[in-house]
Amino acid sequence: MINQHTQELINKGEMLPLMEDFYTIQGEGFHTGKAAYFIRIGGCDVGCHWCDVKESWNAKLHPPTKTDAIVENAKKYANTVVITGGEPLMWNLDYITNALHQSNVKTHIETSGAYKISGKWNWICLSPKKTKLPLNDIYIVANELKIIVYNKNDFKFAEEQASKVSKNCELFLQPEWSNREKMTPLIVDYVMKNPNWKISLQTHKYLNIP
Ligand SMILES: C[S@@+](CC[C@H](N)C(=O)[O-])C[C@H]1O[C@@H](n2cnc3c(N)ncnc32)[C@H](O)[C@@H]1O
Ligand SMILES: Nc1nc2[nH]cc(C(=O)O)c2c(=O)[nH]1
Ligand code: SF4
Ligand SMILES: [Mg+2]
Repeated sequence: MINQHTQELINKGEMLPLMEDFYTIQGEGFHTGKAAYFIRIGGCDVGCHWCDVKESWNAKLHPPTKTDAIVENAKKYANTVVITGGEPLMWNLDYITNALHQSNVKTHIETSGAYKISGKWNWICLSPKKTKLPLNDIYIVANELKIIVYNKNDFKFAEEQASKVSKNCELFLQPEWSNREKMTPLIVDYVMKNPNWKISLQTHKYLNIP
């Protein structure tokens, strides 16, 4: 059980349930290929059956960690941090993004958008899920829309979601990893017919890096 003091620090974002943090290369989407420090915060109830980090879902398994300590460590490695999860917007991210900006570190987020937005972001990657749709406010501020394509119905979902984002938002279709052999050729074909979309591959998995 978390005591009341710890709970208050979590509410203010001064502690976060850290699952893991690591220096790697952004494998997906617009910033693919860029070195970045990843901070993975535990907790998610969106329930994607193909989620590649199901170990993140139960926040109780991930110890509340002082945000200052996470930031002190991150800034040794990179000028860009990617905050992911789990679903990072389940937590108050104002404190961590302020602290990162004070150290001149750029803040990127990977989110389903299913929770209220907090934090100040240099880049927002929105990856909507049918099981728990994004809240309205995030569509207009998303820099990148990344739809995971598990089956053919996901192309229709992608167009519905694209109709909600700003006209400057970058549009990506990413094959669901376990179904990539089937869906990648369909995405290739779709992008050639609809060049407002680009393909995103999980390049870190091909490179065997985190
Ligand atoms: C693990 S999620 C964490 C952040 C947030 N919960 C979200 O879904 O955006 C990070 C990214 O991986 C994508 N992803 C998760 N499982 C995947 C899979 N099996 N194949 C392809 N992409 C996947 C998500 O859609 C998201 O863009
Ligand atoms: N290299 C690498 N790039 C990523 N881009 C988004 C990731 C995520 O899990 O949020 C991820 C990840 O887990 N590893
Ligand atoms: S929203 Fe993200 S972390 Fe949550 S289940 Fe879906 S892919 Fe996994
Ligand atoms: Mg990942």
